[in-house]
Amino acid sequence: MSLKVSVIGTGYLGATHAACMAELGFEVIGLDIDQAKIERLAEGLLPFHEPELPELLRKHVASGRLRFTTSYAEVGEWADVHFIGVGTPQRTDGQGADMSYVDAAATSLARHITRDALIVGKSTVPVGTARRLEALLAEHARPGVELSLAWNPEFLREGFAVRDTMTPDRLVFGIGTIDSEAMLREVYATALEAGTPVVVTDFETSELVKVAANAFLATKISFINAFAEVTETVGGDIGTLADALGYDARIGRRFLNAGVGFGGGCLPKDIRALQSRVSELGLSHTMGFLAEVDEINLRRRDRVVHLAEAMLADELAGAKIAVLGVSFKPDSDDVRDSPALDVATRLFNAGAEVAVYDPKGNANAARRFPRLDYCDSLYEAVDGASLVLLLTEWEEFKALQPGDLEPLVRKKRIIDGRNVLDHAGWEASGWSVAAMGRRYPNP
Ligand SMILES: NC(=O)c1ccc[n+]([C@@H]2O[C@H](COP(=O)([O-])OP(=O)(O)OC[C@H]3O[C@@H](n4cnc5c(N)ncnc54)[C@H](O)[C@@H]3O)[C@@H](O)[C@H]2O)c1
Ligand SMILES: O=c1ccn([C@@H]2O[C@H](COP(=O)(O)OP(=O)(O)O[C@H]3O[C@H](CO)[C@@H](O)[C@H](O)[C@H]3O)[C@@H](O)[C@H]2O)c(=O)[nH]1
Repeated sequence: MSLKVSVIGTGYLGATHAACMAELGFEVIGLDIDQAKIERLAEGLLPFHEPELPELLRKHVASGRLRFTTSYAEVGEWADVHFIGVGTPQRTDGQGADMSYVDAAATSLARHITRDALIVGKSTVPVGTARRLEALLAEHARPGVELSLAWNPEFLREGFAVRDTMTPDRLVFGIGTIDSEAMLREVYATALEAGTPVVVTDFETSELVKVAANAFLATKISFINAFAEVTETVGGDIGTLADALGYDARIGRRFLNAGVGFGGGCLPKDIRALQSRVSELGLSHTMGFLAEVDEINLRRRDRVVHLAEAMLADELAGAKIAVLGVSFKPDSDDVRDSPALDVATRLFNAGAEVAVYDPKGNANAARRFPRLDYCDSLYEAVDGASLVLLLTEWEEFKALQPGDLEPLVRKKRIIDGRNVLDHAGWEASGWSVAAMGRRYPNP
């Protein structure tokens, strides 16, 4: 008989995982403490934007294979395997991860599970967490119930979440005191049969793989952005530099796009949590470079603000600035630690009138920062603007031509924060163009 699966936490990770587990043929219950979110999901409605996921959700809610609940008692007596995918955000009082949601989820599961079951951690956690949770589960388990724990970090990217879950680059199984490899292989049989590499290892390695991957990706982005700072002074073309580097197969071209930098609910908080964790372990010297990675990244946002100030000079107060893109990356409505939203709010605080348009991110941004002027279209945002900022590379922005904006803008000035436009072409049309890794003014 097919395994019954529960997924605890139905945010970006958990909702995707639950729908994909249903697509793989399992019966699934998604659980969250957010009643409103669960009500929406139970109607087959996704509370966030993620390509391909609405269709999967609708299909499996309609078939009854995927259900949603807020009741730990319901999943505790029903599922064979419980995935934990709750949030591990940056603590408000420091750099480390807030583990209260993971701890609460594990404790609630242990108290409500009525028969032997496997609990699988998917959240991104500081090394040592799984070992600690094993003890927590044993402490709160019902008498006679054996709970095994495995760690199975998730590597999906927002915008590609379904594809990354259905066909992952690799699977990592961190195995604890009770051997759970066979059950994990059953859960992931489809991917394994398709040849997905699997790394079976201990808890510590599995936890570290995840944060090491994100630290590496963040470092790669800041590496190219550090060179962007150099070309901004000496000249040179940062895109060509990245292309030339990328031809070296040992380096590779991906994650070498200079721009306004990385944001989102993962890379920034994960490099900070890693520094915090190694510091607790007395090893802060090992990850000191990540402080630089973070600083280089944040300086990119300063650069865009300074460019806007330079381009508008004494006109900034009261000038209309159009900000195109507010989500942290295209194909997502996620504005957590979004470089675009950060820049937009800083320019607003400096006295500009900021008009924002994002194909999907406006509502989330408006909840966090309601005072910006959120527009229904790109054309409404740029109408009367003295400066246009392109900060998230949605396809519709990449396709822009100078003639699309010229009838509307007050001044032909643009900052390409993602280096996706043909700068020479825009300049030939009379635009003043600033971009990342490029001297401004361009001699
Ligand atoms: N978003 C991604 O692309 C991604 C990818 C890989 C890993 N991760 C990791 O996955 C974890 C979740 O990230 P996310 O982006 O999905 O976060 P999220 O904030 O979108 O979702 C977390 C969900 O957990 C719920 N929750 C909190 N406490 C709970 C509890 N005690 N019981 C049940 N539900 C509870 C929240 O209500 C929320 O819906 C994090 O550790 C993150 O680092 C995220
Ligand atoms: O060359 C690049 C590539 C990305 N970015 C920015 O980096 C951020 C993160 O992008 P990406 O990694 O694609 O998005 P996430 O959905 O945050 O995914 C990361 O974080 C997830 C959560 O841990 C992991 O599962 C993924 O493997 C990891 O890529 C975004 O702001 C991008 O704009 C750049 O500035 N330059």
